[in-house]
Amino acid sequence: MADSGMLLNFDIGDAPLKKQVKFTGGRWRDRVHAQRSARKNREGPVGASDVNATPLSNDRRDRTVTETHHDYDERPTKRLKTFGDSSGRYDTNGTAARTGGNAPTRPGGITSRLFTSNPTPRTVFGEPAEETEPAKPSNAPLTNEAENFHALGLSWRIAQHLSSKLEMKAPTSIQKNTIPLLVKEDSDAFLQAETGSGKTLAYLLPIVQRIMALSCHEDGTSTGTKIHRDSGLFAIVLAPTRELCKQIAAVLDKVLRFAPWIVSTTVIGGESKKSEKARLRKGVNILIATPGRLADHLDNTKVLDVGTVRWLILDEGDRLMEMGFENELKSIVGKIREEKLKETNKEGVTLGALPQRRVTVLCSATMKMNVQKLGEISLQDAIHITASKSDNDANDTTETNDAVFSAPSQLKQTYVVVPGKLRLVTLIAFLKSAFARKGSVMKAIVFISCADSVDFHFELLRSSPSKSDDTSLIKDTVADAAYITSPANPNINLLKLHGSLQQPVRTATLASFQDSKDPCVLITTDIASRGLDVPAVELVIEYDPAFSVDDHVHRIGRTARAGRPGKAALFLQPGCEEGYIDLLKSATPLAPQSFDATLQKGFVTPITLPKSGDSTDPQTLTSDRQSPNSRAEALQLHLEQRLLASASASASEKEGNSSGNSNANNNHNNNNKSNKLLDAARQAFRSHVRAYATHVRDERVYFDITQLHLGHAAKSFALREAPGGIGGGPSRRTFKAGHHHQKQSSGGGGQKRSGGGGGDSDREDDGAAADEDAAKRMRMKMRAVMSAASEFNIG
Ligand SMILES: Nc1ncnc2c1ncn2[C@@H]1O[C@H](COP(=O)(O)OP(=O)(O)OP(=O)(O)O)[C@@H](O)[C@H]1O
Repeated sequence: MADSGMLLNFDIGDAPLKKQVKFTGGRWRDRVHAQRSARKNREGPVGASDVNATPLSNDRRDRTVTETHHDYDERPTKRLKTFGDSSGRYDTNGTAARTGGNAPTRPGGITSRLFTSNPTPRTVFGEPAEETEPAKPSNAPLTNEAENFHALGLSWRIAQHLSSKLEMKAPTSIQKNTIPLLVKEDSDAFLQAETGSGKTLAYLLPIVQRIMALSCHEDGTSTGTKIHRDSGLFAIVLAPTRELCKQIAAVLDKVLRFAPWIVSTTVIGGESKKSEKARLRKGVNILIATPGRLADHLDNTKVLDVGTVRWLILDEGDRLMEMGFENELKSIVGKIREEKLKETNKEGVTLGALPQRRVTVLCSATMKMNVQKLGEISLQDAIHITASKSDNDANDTTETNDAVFSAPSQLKQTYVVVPGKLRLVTLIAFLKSAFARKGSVMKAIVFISCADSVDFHFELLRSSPSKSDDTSLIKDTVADAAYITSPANPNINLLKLHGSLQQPVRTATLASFQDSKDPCVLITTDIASRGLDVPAVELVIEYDPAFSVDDHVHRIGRTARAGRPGKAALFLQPGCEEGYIDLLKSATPLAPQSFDATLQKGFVTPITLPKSGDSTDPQTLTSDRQSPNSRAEALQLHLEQRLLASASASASEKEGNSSGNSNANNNHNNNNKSNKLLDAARQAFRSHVRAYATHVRDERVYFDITQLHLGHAAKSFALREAPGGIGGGPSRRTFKAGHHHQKQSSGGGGQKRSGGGGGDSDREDDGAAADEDAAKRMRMKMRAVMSAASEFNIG
């Protein structure tokens, strides 16, 4: 078996070793070199010819015949080496074939070991730090008693509603700095604050306050004017994804419960345009939309009158630009400006309480080039508002940008240095230890670079029977997390989310994650990195690092929201990736954690899988006597075997079919499923590698595709070797193509990620029927950026 670049162990029992060893995999130069060395050894001085004469490891059956020396300063080279782990750092306890109850036992079977030939991290791991008190939250509501919403200029009714119904007694800093300005002044604003700091209410509350002021005086008495849904469209909120739009709409609905005559709605694509038109015809005061769908309605829905529109809010401005909405945004801003501002509505009601000019509010956590461009398109004399201050120059952001764009200070961050081969088992160990105690973590998000990889990891880690009936929208996206459950925590849900799922499935899956009372692990692409507000998320794992530092901060910002505690862990491989830590200028430093410490914690008890299918007993994978590392090996082998079994099952099914064997039909579903798993692993691997090549240019020095060990990476997809189409000639060409195009297009990170992360169809998040044009243009752009776009489900 070829095991490109990996350490091979031959389980040879007591039989003498064959002297002739065939070298396969890796570069041809390495193979020739290894053959020569082997020959030299055979023909060399007495003793050297006999592989048994070299010093033995603890167990002779653990003989390593070839090994890849992987060092982060150079490409791995193959050389002949005789025995196991030279570092002696790990307790390998014999071969995995013997340690794992279910490990392969085929005579002469080849297994690749996890704990040998791994590059040595340069990170120095100290003793695990004592649990310290988390830092004072930086995005929490203010605690000073004098701070309340009424003091900011909101009416008593709103303040009381927030306090009694939404349990929000005091504003956050960004709300304190934004609300008075937007309530009293009519100037454009650029809102910049860290994740989870309450930006949504910071812009929504002043809008509600001023619309309320049309019908109520400050003391609550009526002005004599009645506002209802047909009184005019006053505000438009644009957000990059449908999920975000729905979330903003949900927040607004809660706020408007005390004023149900003010009506809001969403137009977001993925839903019937006809019913959207019908809602617009009935009348709406606040509209929440994705840019593609709004641009479409502005072109085609005559009833949509923007003459009364006073506010245009651009939420997640940087993401709007990254997703390629620049043209739609230009067109929307142009159309609204073209329309003369109406001082009265169609009923002749004077709109004096509303701003006397059009106000645009741009929200973004960063002030990147693309946000500045969006500012140029949309803002006029904007005030720059941050959590710590507001000033009159939205262009002068140099001092505040770094401070603003950091993680919340109470967020505890770690990074785990994990060699490529060990990534999968370390992820499982990390999750197992996080969920080991009931109530220790309620919800966790695992970020993965691309949709194919999300699909694979979901299929691999779920238990086979679906949690829901066949007709349920979430039958293929929510399951039991078979490999993470423990006796203490037996009901953990596993969910997946990415942009290639149908919109109703996405919505239902997200709702299931939000509403679940059971612990949950959501495996997702960057589609969930922006704006998603699920307060019970306590842990974020970046299994694949983000494609840019900005995305990293957004991802980890899904936890530690509004002053709550949270933990984030970043997986990095030894070598150049470790340098990435220097780049993460975070308010809180990241504590290093070694993978072996993670394995020790995660596999402290034997690994048992819950009963599945028709089996009545839990499946015992490992025993009491094993060490955590042996359990990790056994688990890896079990996962690899599931994939291998699928290949042979599929082959025998074909045979059975050709000989008319009826059993084959009976097994069809199972085989088909497992075969799908092997295919999914290969597809995921390819997409993962290509996504790896698309980190933003400035950060590619840390995520250098030429340093990525493909054999080791394959292992983390439970594959024993890198599948074809990647690695050798063609894939090298692909990488180069990726780099080349990226260079041309990245422009300071603007058009980043030709694949992966947002590189799956998350980018065309607004892409239902009405947004098809925009989506098509985006797809073409993406195809131009990267020839392998289909790997990321862009097409
Ligand atoms: N004054 C407040 N008191 C208590 N909780 C609040 C307050 N304001 C907002 N929140 C809560 O804080 C959470 C985060 O709010 P929001 O989603 O608006 O943050 P954000 O700044 O937009 O974050 P992101 O940049 O990640 O999108 C929400 O759950 C919201 O209900």
